[in-house]
Amino acid sequence: MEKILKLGIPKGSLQNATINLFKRSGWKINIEGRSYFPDINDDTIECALCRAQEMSINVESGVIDAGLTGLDWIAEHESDVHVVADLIYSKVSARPARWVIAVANDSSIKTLEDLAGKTISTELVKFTKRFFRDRNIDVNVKFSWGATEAKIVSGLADAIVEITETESTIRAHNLRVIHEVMETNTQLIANKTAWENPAKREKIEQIAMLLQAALVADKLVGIKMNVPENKIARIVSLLPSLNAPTIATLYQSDWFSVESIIDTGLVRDLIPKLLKEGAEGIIEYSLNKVL
Ligand SMILES: Nc1ncnc2c1ncn2[C@@H]1O[C@H](COP(=O)(O)OP(=O)(O)OP(=O)(O)O)[C@@H](O)[C@H]1O
Ligand SMILES: O=P(O)(O)OC[C@H]1O[C@H](OP(=O)(O)OP(=O)(O)O)[C@H](O)[C@@H]1O
Ligand SMILES: [Mg+2]
Repeated sequence: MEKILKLGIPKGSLQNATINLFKRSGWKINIEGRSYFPDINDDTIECALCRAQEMSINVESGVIDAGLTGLDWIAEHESDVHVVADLIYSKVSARPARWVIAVANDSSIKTLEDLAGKTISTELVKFTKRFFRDRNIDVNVKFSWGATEAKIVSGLADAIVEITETESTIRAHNLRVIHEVMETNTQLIANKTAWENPAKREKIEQIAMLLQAALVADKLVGIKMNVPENKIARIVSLLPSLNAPTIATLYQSDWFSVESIIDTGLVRDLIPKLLKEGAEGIIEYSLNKVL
């Protein structure tokens, strides 16, 4: 039985974020020159670069065993694949992105119904047609090869269905969002036959577990400090923690070492409070994986 896992890495928007995530998870993917088959430091995996738009088609057909792509393109093709893991990251952030309907800021279009009879430009044609058909709104959906926001400005479309992450492209073209049609994030998907192959399944599960562990670790930091005995109760009460904080005694002293794992976003407010309440020698460190 075939044991080598053929793994699709998304070429394009998700490529750098995905390769960085694999690096933090323990796999080095090396894209050199013009080859679409990058090296990976794991003899049981063969990597292939594949456009996010067609990843789920290739996974469904078995050309590749597993791959990463956006939920949007899986939905577009209605692909029959096994979804192994939801991985919440996009091109520039660790958040989902959104597909929205947008119109010109000065357009009279305000609701979905106002779009009846109008022209909508999008890369996500089948999804958009289904979306409006389900709502009995008759629209003219035109395929866009990209730079879709420009099509409203140049008068080629009345509205667009387009992905946005930071909204900078929407703002740059003076557009207004009237509706969100889908939230999308990266997913690890597997071919259904490959998923039944024990060796391949074990490898896919290993990848899912470690990618998720690295994503969780991105949102957390470790914090460690020394605290005198008479301040320990107050300091511990200030610390949010995955579980309870770890407390150890310092050698031949009445001081304690206190260690905790906390949300990255809390650190900047917490450190001044800890110092004020008597903690000393505070160190903060980043984490590679949290399981
Ligand atoms: N900020 C983002 N912009 C565009 N796509 C994003 C973003 N974040 C995540 N994605 C995901 O990336 C995938 C599309 O990536 P892909 O590179 O194939 O298309 P693209 O960005 O339009 O490429 P290009 O424009 O370079 O041809 C989708 O699944 C989409 O959800
Ligand atoms: O909300 P933002 O952070 O601005 O990101 C969203 C933009 O990024 C993508 O463009 P891409 O670079 O893929 O260009 P394209 O339109 O030519 O495909 C997407 O199609 C949006 O235009
Ligand atoms: Mg694009």
